[in-house]
Amino acid sequence: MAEAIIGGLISRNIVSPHSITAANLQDQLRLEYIEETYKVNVQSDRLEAVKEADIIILAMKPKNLHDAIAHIKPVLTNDQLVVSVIAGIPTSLIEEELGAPIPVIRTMPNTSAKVGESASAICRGAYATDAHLATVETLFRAIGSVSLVKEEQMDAVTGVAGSGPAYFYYMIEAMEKAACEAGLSEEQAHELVTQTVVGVGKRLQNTKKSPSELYQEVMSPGGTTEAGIHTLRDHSFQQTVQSAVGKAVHRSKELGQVLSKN
Ligand SMILES: NC(=O)C1=CN([C@@H]2O[C@H](COP(=O)(O)OP(=O)(O)OC[C@H]3O[C@@H](n4cnc5c(N)ncnc54)[C@H](OP(=O)(O)O)[C@@H]3O)[C@@H](O)[C@H]2O)C=CC1
Ligand SMILES: O=C(O)[C@@H]1CCC=N1
Repeated sequence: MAEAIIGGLISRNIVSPHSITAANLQDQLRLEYIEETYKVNVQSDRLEAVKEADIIILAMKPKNLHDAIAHIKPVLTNDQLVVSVIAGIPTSLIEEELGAPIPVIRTMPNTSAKVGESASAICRGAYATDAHLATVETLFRAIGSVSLVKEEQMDAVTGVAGSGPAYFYYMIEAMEKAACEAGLSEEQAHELVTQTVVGVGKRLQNTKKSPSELYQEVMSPGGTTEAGIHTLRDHSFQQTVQSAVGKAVHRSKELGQVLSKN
């Protein structure tokens, strides 16, 4: 996710590569790849990276948060801003781990950040001001859209938009497989399915019609789409999708609860 943010920020020329420093836990090869690909600074000493920074973006897995904060805490000051992209983790928990009134902004971007098309949401913790929120909004606008939400809405955002790209890629994989089974080459399948998805996204952004109106527009009575949609309906496709999103939202809540208890 951090790579997607770096890629998005740089491709939009919002932040110069020289003002970004990437650090990780131990994967030196990965740091070298990031340095070479994005021409950003890399730092294998996390403390050095954090000391120099105005904004620290935490992009480790939830299970690594405790150790990550414990390590950098000694060099953090209240003048810095901590931004989290970590799923499920409330700002209150991060503030507690920090043990000081350091401003925290919680965000939930998605991997479409890499092409400047993330659907991100942000909210602020107890010590963050509107100015901090505005700073992060500006940064995240460089990687797509930004919704200001209440913190209690963040788990919903995570299940829908954070995880969202994966649901579509999963479906796209199935459509491409079906296309090949029906006689298209892998290349043809990929090109046709990709453009179909791009078209759907653009259409959604440019119409007031509901999704229901839009799929009905494609369906001719007794035609091909009806045959396909009826099969999806017979296999409870929409209930399955609703249940998948519901599970992801639940998992986001769970991630926060599990860490809060430890
Ligand atoms: N993937 C996605 O689509 C999205 C992910 N997120 C959130 O982003 C976070 C990262 O996910 P993702 O990018 O998929 O995971 P990755 O495993 O790809 O990246 C995690 C990174 O964290 C680094 N790391 C681990 N421990 C520490 C530490 N103590 N200090 C500094 N860096 C550390 C790892 O370094 P090393 O490799 O050296 O161990 C690695 O670079 C998660 O919290 C996730 O919830 C949010 C939105 C979308
Ligand atoms: O799967 C995850 O936990 C992360 C959060 C949102 C997308 N990926």
